[in-house]
Amino acid sequence: MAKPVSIEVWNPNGKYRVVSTKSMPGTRWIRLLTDQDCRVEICTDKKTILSVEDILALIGDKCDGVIGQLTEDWGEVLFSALKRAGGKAFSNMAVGYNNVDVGAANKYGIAVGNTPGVLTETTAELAASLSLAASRRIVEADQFMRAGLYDGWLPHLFVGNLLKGQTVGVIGAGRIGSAYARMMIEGFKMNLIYYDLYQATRLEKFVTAYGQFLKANGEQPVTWKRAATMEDVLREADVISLHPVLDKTTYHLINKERLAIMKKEAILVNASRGPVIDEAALVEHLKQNPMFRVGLDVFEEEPFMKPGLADQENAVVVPHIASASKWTREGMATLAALNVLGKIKGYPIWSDPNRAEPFLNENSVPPAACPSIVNAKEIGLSKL
Ligand SMILES: NC(=O)c1ccc[n+]([C@@H]2O[C@H](COP(=O)([O-])OP(=O)(O)OC[C@H]3O[C@@H](n4cnc5c(N)ncnc54)[C@H](O)[C@@H]3O)[C@@H](O)[C@H]2O)c1
Ligand SMILES: O=C(O)[C@H](O)CO
Repeated sequence: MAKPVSIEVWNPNGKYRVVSTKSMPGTRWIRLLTDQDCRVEICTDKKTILSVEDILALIGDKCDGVIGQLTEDWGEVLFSALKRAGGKAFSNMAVGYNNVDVGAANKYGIAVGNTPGVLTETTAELAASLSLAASRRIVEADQFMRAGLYDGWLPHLFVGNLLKGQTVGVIGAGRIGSAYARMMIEGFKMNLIYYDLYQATRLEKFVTAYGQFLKANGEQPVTWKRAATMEDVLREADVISLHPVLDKTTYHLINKERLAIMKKEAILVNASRGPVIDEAALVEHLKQNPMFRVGLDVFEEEPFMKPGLADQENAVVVPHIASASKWTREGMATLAALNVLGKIKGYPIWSDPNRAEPFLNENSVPPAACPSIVNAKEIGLSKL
């Protein structure tokens, strides 16, 4: 028997019961649901990561849809329970959905939503912040100041890496990887080398045009290269940022052998998913190579760090905050709620999940569509 959980209820007489496993930023998402006859139940349990058992208790006997989080294990058990409760939809409040067994959702005809189109720039900005923090040793220097150790300017004090004219490497040049690449190229005039399974045509065109603009203004043009192998990126780049999805092909993409081929003074940034890096191998590499630096937003076994990582001065670590700007987090909540609402109402799927603005405008009624359903085809949902 599942244990009871604490909840906050909005619009108790609503026809459709929608559960959110967490309180989410803003109130627009709640209003959009209650305006459409939904009773909204928000889990207020203090526990950060809910277990499958906790979520079973939240689903209960009647539940039309659930908005959930990337920390939850959405598989056979939860999708079968949601189906039994009459549920039609689940949406992650995240773009990544490696915590979801989409095959199990397909089996029960449950739509799985995610939230692209609102977090690309915010996430890329955090990856850029980590690149700067690691290359210019910002955290080490901050700690030094606060410890009262600064007793005057010195030629050797916290010497780091210059970015201008160096090479930025991007692994996974999708939405976020491409936005990050542009920031580093426009901001710091870095050259690009990238590796992806697909060609990043728009990014390539942008770098070509920007290089021509710089040349026309008498500056050194920037260049781009699509690498044939990931190893080429690791060997050549001075700063490498990881932005692939997490799946079987990207698990431990960065391992002991691949760390060994990187430059001794390279910067490695990860704002994708923790298991893309073999974190134990990374700790050893950081110990052996004090001038190699990392900026990490994600960890292999969150919320934990592998032993030794916290002791490494050449690591900047932040708690999975890459999408944490107010606009983005409120937008993610809105998109997740509208994914669930749209499926309950039988709306079609929005034609381009990356073009989310019409759903995010506070002053207008959002389109009658689900913003982004990853298994639309598999469960036979039609596009707008
Ligand atoms: N840290 C955070 O808070 C945060 C925020 C947003 C997204 N993310 C993560 O970032 C990921 C990427 O998001 P996105 O919106 O850019 O997704 P996206 O689908 O636009 O881009 C992912 C890219 O990875 C590429 N890829 C897939 N397998 C690969 C492989 N084996 N080698 C190289 N490239 C490969 C894809 O071809 C694609 O271009 C998400 O899946 C999520 O896990 C993390
Ligand atoms: O996948 C995502 O969206 C992030 O990890 C949280 O923003």
